Amino acid sequence: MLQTEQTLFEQMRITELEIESRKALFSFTGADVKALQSFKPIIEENIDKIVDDFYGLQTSVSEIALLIGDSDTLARLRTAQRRYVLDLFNGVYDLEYVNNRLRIGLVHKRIGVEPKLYLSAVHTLKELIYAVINCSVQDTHQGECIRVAIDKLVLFDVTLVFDTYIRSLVSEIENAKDKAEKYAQSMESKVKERTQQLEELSQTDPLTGLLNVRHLQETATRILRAAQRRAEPVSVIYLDVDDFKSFNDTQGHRSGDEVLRAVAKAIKEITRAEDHCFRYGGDEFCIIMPNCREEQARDNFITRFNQKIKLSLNNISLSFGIIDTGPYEYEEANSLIHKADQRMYSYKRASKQQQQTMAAANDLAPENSTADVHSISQSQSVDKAVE
Ligand SMILES: Nc1nc2c(ncn2[C@@H]2O[C@H](COP(=O)(O)OP(=O)(O)OP(=O)(O)O)[C@@H](O)[C@H]2O)c(=O)[nH]1
Repeated sequence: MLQTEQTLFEQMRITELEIESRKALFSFTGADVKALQSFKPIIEENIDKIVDDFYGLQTSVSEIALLIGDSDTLARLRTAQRRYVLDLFNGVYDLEYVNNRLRIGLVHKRIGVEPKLYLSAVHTLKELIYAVINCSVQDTHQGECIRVAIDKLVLFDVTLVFDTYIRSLVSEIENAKDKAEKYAQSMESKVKERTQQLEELSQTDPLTGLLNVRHLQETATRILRAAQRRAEPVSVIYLDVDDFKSFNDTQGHRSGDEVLRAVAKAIKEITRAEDHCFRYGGDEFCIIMPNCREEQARDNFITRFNQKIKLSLNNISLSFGIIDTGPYEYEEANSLIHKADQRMYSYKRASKQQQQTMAAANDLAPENSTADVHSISQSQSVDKAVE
């Protein structure tokens, strides 16, 4: 149940029975009630002086004057204090009386009255009331009875004030604890999110958005182990842009970057979700394809890659090396990648020799020099290279 749906009594679990048991704790009896009631007329006569003297003394303490703050507040306090002093001698100490005392505890906590200031104010008030008793009651026994009764009632009040004061303090601490816990939780999830972002960033090549080489070997090993458990083949494709240095030199580094991005985009578009695509470094790329044979990689990936890349880049060519492993024997990750790289270089060498032969032939027969040495559709040559 919400706190705002409960009365102060309910929150404090104060019942008529509880009030009676508190009175019993201080031996506050019917005789005390009578003694206080008998003194009410004299208190009524002296009430203005008691309140004046009380606030005269209170405002002379700079800490208290600072808390009171302004004349309107002082006027309100004077009215409340007047009512309280009269209540003390009313003879009725019921739920309503208790409720007013409980509220005082809450207000004191809210405005920041420290217990020492509250207790010193109680002491001042008692002294002022004692002074009136001493002046007006000749019978020492009767005077003592009134003083004792006022002592018990004021102590009874103080316990109520302190109960709400402490309760309010505890809920303040719990609130602060809740806030601190929520803050810690939000920080924890922020740190988690940021760590994940950083982890992703540390795995990503900033130019192409592909995975960077840092985790290549670890990923390949993980994929190979999983494949081994399921007895599935794994393929590795190694790609390298041909004569990229001269492309950079003639077209500029920025155009070179565009080429690398276009190659990465084509790779991303045609690979499957389970494939892992890396920029190996410079103009070299590496793709690990779980559950895929060499022929499938060649037929599915290279053909489609060439078609795709042709749409965005028509003046570059790439060399590929493909290799698979499993499902009976498995290469180590390093050796598999190295072999794919070697196949790519073999293909590149063969391709370059072929181009040189064609260029020499063209030199001999210049009228036939229409061959585009940078043509991309070299899947036939790839086949040759990997066989
Ligand atoms: N634009 C651009 N160029 C890069 C980047 N990283 C490396 N390079 C360049 O890529 C070129 C790679 O050249 P090489 O390794 O000599 O290979 P190549 O010119 O492609 O020759 P082959 O591999 O034999 O076909 C070098 O000139 C590097 O400076 C990059 O992020 N952006």
